[in-house]
Amino acid sequence: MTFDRSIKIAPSILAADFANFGAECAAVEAQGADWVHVDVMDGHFVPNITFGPAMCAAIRPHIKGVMDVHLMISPVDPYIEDFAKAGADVITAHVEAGPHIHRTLQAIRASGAKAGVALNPGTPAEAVAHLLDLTDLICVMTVNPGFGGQKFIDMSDKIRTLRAMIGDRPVHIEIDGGVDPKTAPIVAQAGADVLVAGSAVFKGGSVSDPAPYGANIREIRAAAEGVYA
Ligand SMILES: O=C(CO)[C@@H](O)[C@H](O)COP(=O)(O)O
Repeated sequence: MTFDRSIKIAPSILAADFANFGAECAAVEAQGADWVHVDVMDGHFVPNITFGPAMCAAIRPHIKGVMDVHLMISPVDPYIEDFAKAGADVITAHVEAGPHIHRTLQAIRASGAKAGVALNPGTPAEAVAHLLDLTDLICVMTVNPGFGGQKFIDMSDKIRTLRAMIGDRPVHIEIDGGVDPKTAPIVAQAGADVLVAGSAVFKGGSVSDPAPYGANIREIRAAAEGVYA
């Protein structure tokens, strides 16, 4: 996985057909998705339960590109190896999920995956200031994690602060929650390069009629690229 700062659209399969994940991943990729975003929730760190490493391993053969695994779980460390073995290219843990985020990020890199750190809306940018050389991606949550389809919370100031803190380091800024053609320009202008979008990508389409996925992805990308800082 090579680093570049172009806009990348990462559909969240939380909004896909749960009975058809493999085909949904292949369909969004064929329709222009850059990454596939997988939301792992434990009913403890967040008030919802989704899926685990076995599901990630099952969909891996259906994804040609980057499988981006967002762990909304606590604890994280006991499960890192399982998600790496399942084929995750990026594993992101929340800074709020445990007391030893340095150890977590080191363990993710040691597993062979890229290491991401996520920030809830209530957590300031400064919480990751000491982690910039240990991380490959900072995920700025623009909803409180747990569910798709929530209203976007504007985190532009945080994104700008992070972009300045990151400087020339090869660190992605990913935005997650409420991204659509209206909000994509807000986060892109502030300096985000990876845009996770669930409902806004999957709306109107299905594996038997995937063209709307492509139209939705193109619309979000065009809105973001038009203003990308
Ligand atoms: O991690 C999360 C929610 O916790 C997100 O990945 C959502 O799944 C994004 O969904 P939309 O807000 O785009 O519908």
